[in-house]
Amino acid sequence: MMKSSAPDIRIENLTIGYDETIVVENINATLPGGGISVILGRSGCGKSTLLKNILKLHTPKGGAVYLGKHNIYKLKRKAFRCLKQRIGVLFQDGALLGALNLFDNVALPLREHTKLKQPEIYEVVKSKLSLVGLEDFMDFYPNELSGGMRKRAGLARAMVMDPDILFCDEPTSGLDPINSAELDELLLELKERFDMTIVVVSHDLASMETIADYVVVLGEGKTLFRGMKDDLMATDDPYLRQFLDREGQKREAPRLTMSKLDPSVMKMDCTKYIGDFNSN
Ligand SMILES: Nc1ncnc2c1ncn2[C@@H]1O[C@H](COP(=O)(O)OP(=O)(O)OP(=O)(O)O)[C@@H](O)[C@H]1O
Repeated sequence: MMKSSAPDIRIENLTIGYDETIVVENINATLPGGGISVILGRSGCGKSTLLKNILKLHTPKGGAVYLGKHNIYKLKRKAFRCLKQRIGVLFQDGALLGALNLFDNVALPLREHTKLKQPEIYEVVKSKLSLVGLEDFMDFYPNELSGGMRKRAGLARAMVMDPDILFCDEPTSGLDPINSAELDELLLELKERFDMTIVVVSHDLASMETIADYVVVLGEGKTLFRGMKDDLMATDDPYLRQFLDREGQKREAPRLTMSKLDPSVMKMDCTKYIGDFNSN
C-alpha cells in the first residue's frame, strides 16, 4: 500500500450494543489510512452497529474510536460536525431522496455545507457523476434507475465533498454478480485515484477478496480476526476456515443440478408405457 495522508481509524476496546444487550465486546483494530478495510461477518453479527458507533449515530458501552487523532466521543458537537463533513457515507439503499433528480441529490451536501455557486456546483456534480458513469442521467429520478445505478449515484453523493474517509454499508447487497463486480472495481479505482480511507461493511466474501487490504471479522460477540487480508485467507484457524470456505461456496454461481423425479412419486405410472428417450 502506498504511503497515505488519509487518516487511520483506531478502534480501542470498543463495546457496542443496545440497552442491556451487548452485541460485540472489546473490539480493537486499526483500519489503515489510504486502504480499504472490510468489516465482515454473518448477518446479525453487529457490522452495522459498529458502523453506527463509528459514525457516532449510536453511543458505545465503552471504549474509543479515533478518526486520525480525534477521539470522536470526546469531540465537541461543532468539531464533530466539521469532522463529519470530511466523511462520506454510502448507505445500504443509496439513501437518495425520491423527490429530487440525480443532480440535486448529489448536489445536496454541497448546497448544505459549501458556499459554492450554481455553476461551480454543476461542475463538481458533473465530475462526480462521470466518475461513477452516470453523467448522462442527471435529470433522472431515483425510481427511474436500476439498483446498481442507485448505488453508484449514492457513491457519487458520498464522494461529492472529496471526503478523507468513505464508509460503505453493504455496497453490493441486492446487486447481481456483474453489478457487484463493477462496484468493487469502482471502489478500487477510488482508492487509487483519491487518497482516502475506505471502510466497507459486508458479508460478501467475494467482494472482500477483491477489494480488501485489511479485514475485521466479527462473530459470536467478539472480533474473530483483524489483520491483512492475505493473512486471513491463509489462516488455519478452524472456525475462520469454516466460515471462509462455506461462505465462499455460497458465492459461487448457483449450479443447477438436474435430478430425476423418482417414478414412484408420479400419479400415473408411465414406466410401463414408455421407457427412456433412447430405447423403446
Ligand atoms: N436499533 C436496535 N435496537 C436493538 N437491537 C438492535 C438494533 N439494531 C440492531 N439490533 C440487534 O443487534 C444485532 C446486530 O445487528 P446489526 O444490524 O449490527 O448486524 P449486521 O451484522 O449489520 O447484520 P446484517 O448483515 O444482516 O445487516 C442483531 O442482533 C440485531 O437484532
